Amino acid sequence: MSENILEINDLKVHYPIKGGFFNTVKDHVKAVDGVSLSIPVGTTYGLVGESGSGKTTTGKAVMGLNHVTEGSILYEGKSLNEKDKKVKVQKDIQMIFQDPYSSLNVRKRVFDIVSEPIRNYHKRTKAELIEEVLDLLDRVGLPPGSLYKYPHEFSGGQRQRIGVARAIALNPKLIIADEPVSALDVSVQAQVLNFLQEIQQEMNLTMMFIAHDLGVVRHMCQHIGIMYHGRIVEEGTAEDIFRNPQHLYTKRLIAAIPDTDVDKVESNLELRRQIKEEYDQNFGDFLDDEGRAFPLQSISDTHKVALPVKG
Ligand SMILES: Nc1ncnc2c1ncn2[C@@H]1O[C@H](COP(=O)(O)OP(=O)(O)OP(=O)(O)O)[C@@H](O)[C@H]1O
Repeated sequence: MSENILEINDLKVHYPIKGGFFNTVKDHVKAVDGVSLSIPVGTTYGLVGESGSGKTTTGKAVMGLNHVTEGSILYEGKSLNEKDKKVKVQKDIQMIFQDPYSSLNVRKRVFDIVSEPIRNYHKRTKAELIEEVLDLLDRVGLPPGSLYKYPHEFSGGQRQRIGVARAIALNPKLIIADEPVSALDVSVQAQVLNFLQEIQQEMNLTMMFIAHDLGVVRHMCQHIGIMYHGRIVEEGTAEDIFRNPQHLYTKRLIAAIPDTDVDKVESNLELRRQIKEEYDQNFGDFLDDEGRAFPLQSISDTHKVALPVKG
């Protein structure tokens, strides 16, 4: 069995809500409220759920970009919690952002954007930097002529490639890809997904792939965690999730994947209608008094589900 590069144990990230004359903390948004997951080296873990379920907050916690309220994050067995910041792993973990239109600095040329992380960590001559950036552009399928262009001179898919070139510039081991294709046209999405998979295999990267659409992660991920309202409601291999979904929310997400097989559209319509009805009528039983998922229970070695507590 391969070892885990990342282990998250009972992670809680609660954002304070401040208000009043003295701007005191009035309440908290429990964005992530008890998430545990682990990712074996060289695999892709899909974290899927609707908007606001806490996916980005989980990814940012791994990047050290927000305050961890409780729980632990272990990278190669070493704690990433703020108080243990002495562990310098920033180079090893990089993020690809959702929106290639806003995540790149529009006033900088590709050379400056892609070489920035290298300049932050290494001493290089200009000539060495140019050579490194040209090599990175080649790896992400962009022509050498891109070097001195600005982001607005590229299409959405190409901009995402610039973002990837920057993310892999320091030879990271773990990539957090936060909805890397949701801002792109459907026609370019598959291209960028294939390309990400190629890069991942070529560099033996481990990836946390954040998405709101289960269809997108289906062929990308070995493991999938379904997130709802700050907690994971079902987790397993991609096969467990698609062949044997147990949680009503997972069933609903699967039913929402558009059919590509025209012959099946008609028969699936009825199935979808049934799942929606079951979801609308019974989903409340799958949540506790706070509207959150119950604790996960193992139903096989590779499959965990937050089923309602009976009695
Ligand atoms: N800095 C913040 N301060 C306060 N609340 C926040 C902050 N960032 C996120 N939230 C809240 O935390 C919850 C989870 O947000 P998060 O962005 O992690 O969800 P998400 O699943 O990634 O959604 P999306 O797909 O829309 O990005 C939401 O209710 C959001 O409004």
